[in-house]
Amino acid sequence: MILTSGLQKVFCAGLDITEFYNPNPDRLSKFWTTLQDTWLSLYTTSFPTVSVINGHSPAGGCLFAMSCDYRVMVGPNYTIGLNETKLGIVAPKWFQDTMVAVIGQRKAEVSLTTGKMYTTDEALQIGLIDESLPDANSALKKGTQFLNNFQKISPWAYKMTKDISRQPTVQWLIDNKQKDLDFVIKYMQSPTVQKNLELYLQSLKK
Ligand SMILES: CCCC/C=C/CC(=O)SCCNC(=O)CCNC(=O)[C@H](O)C(C)(C)COP(=O)(O)OP(=O)(O)OC[C@H]1O[C@@H](n2cnc3c(N)ncnc32)[C@H](O)[C@@H]1OP(=O)(O)O
Repeated sequence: MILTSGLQKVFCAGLDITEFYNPNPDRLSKFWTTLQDTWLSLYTTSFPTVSVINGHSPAGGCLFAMSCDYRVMVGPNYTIGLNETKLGIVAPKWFQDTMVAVIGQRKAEVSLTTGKMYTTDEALQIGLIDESLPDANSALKKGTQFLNNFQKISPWAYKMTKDISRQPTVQWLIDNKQKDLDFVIKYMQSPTVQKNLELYLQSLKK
């Protein structure tokens, strides 16, 4: 499966920030549970996945890209990263662990604490993406080539290997779904967090 965008310059703008601003707890609860379940499904697919990142990919967009097996990004003008601290919010543990699995503990910690958005070249250098291509068509071709490798791999061997590799992060979320949700609901009711989100939303308006 290839995950890509039909938009001109945005792969995925991340989660809808307006869902976190002055949230209704019931609605936020459904929103977050849906996100948890969607991520669990994507991170544990029984088939190979590639993200063809053909535009900017902040926060939740970066999470979805990192959850695929392989990342091909169109360069040089787009950016990718977990920028939550720039919004004055915290990337939950499973977002952070997904990044650690891709680029390692040290680089992930620097990336997460600074909320850095990496250019395609920078992302390639730290291993956040696997390949950089100059245009969307060649990126799609590369992504398809990666998937073709699996014609010669046993689906069972593929799935078992991926499960072993991803199990700690997956199991943590399965075991802590409610705790993770409670944290988000409580955290989003903090006046400081709400002020930060208000300022960030204002900064996005043109
Ligand atoms: C413990 C809790 C953890 C919660 C975790 C959250 C993870 C997240 O995913 S938070 C979301 C982080 N996303 C961002 O920071 C992206 C912000 N957006 C941008 O940087 C840019 O919009 C863009 C680079 C993606 C695209 O730039 P472009 O110039 O094409 O688009 P704009 O004209 O700036 O945006 C159009 C329009 O959309 C609004 N908007 C953009 N992104 C979001 C978003 N993620 N949520 C809600 N609204 C968004 C933006 O304000 C504009 O609105 P108006 O048309 O009303 O001006």
